[in-house]
Amino acid sequence: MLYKIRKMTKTFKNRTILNLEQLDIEKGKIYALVGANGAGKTTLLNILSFLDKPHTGQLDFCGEPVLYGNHQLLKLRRKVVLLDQYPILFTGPVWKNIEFGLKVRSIPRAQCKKRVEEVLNLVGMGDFFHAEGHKLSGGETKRVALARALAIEPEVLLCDEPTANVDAENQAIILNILQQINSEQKTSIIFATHYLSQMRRLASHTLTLEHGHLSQQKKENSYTCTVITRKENGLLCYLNDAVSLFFAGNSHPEVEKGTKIHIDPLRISIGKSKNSLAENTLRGVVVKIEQNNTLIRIDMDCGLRIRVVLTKDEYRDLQPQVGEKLQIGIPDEAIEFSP
Ligand SMILES: Nc1ncnc2c1ncn2[C@@H]1O[C@H](COP(=O)(O)OP(=O)(O)OP(=O)(O)O)[C@@H](O)[C@H]1O
Repeated sequence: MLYKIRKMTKTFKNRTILNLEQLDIEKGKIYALVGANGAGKTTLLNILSFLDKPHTGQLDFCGEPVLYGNHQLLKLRRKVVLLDQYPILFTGPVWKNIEFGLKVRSIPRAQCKKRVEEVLNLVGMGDFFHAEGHKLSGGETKRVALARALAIEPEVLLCDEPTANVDAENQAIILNILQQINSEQKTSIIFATHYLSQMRRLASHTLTLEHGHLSQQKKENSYTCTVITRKENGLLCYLNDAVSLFFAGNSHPEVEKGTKIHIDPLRISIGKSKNSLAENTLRGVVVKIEQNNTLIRIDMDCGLRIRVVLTKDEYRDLQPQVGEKLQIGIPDEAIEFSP
């Protein structure tokens, strides 16, 4: 396990900002951290990057308790890098900004130069080697800051809204890089975002914070597999004797009658017509719409009550009405089984 958190709180001026009962974060995965403004995302990232410490509770990193002594913190901070929401580059050329972290790690000069070139090329900023760091645009600054973070080859990359203040083209570049370093270098990534589309595209796991608490969103759609039919090309599961979902392939040998199935409401797509990309689609009627902070919860009756969560923008585009018939799409990534 990469991080293990138990009964952790963080308080500012008697106000509890974070209150996490239990959280386990696995190595080598991409986690999205979502939640409204002020939910505690940055506070949690600061704790995970060892730049801040919790007031109570336990944090383990790679199986060892974090003790918050200076010597231990220095060692941990070499493995974990936080890319700030609004990174600052210091005065001087781009290459010096990136070289800094390598120099403090006593990497030989020639190796430093090679590494700076490599990471600048990786983020598509190879031509900016000699450019003045503090004169770059917002999107360029973010990419150079990402290069600076990657130069030291961290085990964990934490990103606070990696695409804030960045145009669409640069957003796509940054998201591609995150995906690439996770799949090629197995870097664990946790990124805070306000975009569910980014979460759906990049992350295999989602952590939702509401007023400093982890929301059990997945548990809002929990069902029991009542009938399982194994077919040559996959598995057909009936949920609560009401609707069936099909899982292609034979990757779910553990699933049997009585297994619980959770469907992440943040990953379900909803629309007027069928989503041809989702593995399973169901037709249903909107029975309830509820707003909670920046997220909108829509309860659908598809023969089974299924909750879908949308952002305000997605809600505005769709304008669903109670009583309206809509299609929902359930991708495989939205599904989790538990005994
Ligand atoms: N140093 C501090 N002193 C006092 N309050 C703080 C401090 N840092 C954060 N807070 C408060 O803690 C709460 C959580 O802040 P945090 O920045 O973690 O939220 P967030 O989820 O990252 O928000 P956003 O999406 O707006 O970036 C906010 O109410 C904020 O005002």
